[in-house]
Amino acid sequence: MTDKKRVVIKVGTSTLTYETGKINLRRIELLSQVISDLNHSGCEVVLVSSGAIGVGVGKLGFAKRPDNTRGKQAASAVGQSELMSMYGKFFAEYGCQVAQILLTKNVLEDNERRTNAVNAFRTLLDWHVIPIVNENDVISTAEIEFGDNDTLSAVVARLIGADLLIILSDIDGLFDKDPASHSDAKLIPVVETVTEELMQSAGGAGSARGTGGMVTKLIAAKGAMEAGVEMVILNGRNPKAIYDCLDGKAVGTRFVAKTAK
Ligand SMILES: Nc1ncnc2c1ncn2[C@@H]1O[C@H](COP(=O)(O)OP(=O)(O)O)[C@@H](O)[C@H]1O
Ligand SMILES: N[C@@H](CCC(=O)OP(=O)(O)O)C(=O)O
Repeated sequence: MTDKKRVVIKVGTSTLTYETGKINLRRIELLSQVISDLNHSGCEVVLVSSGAIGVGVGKLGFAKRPDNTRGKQAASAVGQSELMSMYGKFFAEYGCQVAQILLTKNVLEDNERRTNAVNAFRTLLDWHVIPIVNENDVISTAEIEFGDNDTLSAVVARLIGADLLIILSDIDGLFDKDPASHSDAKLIPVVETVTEELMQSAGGAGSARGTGGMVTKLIAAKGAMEAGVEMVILNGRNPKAIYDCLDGKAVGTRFVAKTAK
């Protein structure tokens, strides 16, 4: 089906949840189905999934995210287990097993911990298990946090030597200006270099459930491209677009890798 053997797929909170804060079951099921199908075809997929805080907030019945760090950390602890239980259920329906990997930045900066993480990823992939990664929000503080899973997904892509990083967003791709405030914004299909001008055109999150917006996606793109990993931003509304992307069709925004891996 594809020459992309190892793929990292990142999905954001706004794709996984409704505005009510509850899990979008149809999305999560479709996403699980597509990833399981890729797994069956021999493709190695790592899923980087946000949503722990958002799902926790929904489960606790809060009207909005807590403002303080400890509240977000506690909400994440509630939501992460709920999220994994949903993934476990849906992936099992399609014959796949999942594993939870929670990372912090300092794990990757320490050689021994980094090697342990790489070994765990490799072993899980050899066993055809789908690793599902999130930041370990409960122990993440200002010094050790990634803060956003866009950056984390690019780090994971480099760590496991991925061929492709797909970021599923609540929008079709990168536009020449923020479509939330410019009705004439146009989709940019291919990016060869993340220029300063592009960075300036990128705005923040588009909803109360998203963090980072396009800024963190462009930072992720830079890291991926420099490491020889192609990156594509796709709309997560339709997880089946992942097939088109892997078939080489022009969907979303493609960031061309600078060097061979
Ligand atoms: N130049 C841009 N092109 C596309 N989207 C942009 C741009 N600048 C800001 N955005 C905003 O980024 C949002 C996507 O990021 P985010 O809110 O973090 O959600 P997600 O985690 O689902 O990707 C879009 O909904 C959009 O409003
Ligand atoms: N670790 C946090 C995710 C932070 C994050 O990057 O969120 P998002 O912008 O939805 O990808 C969580 O699981 O809620």
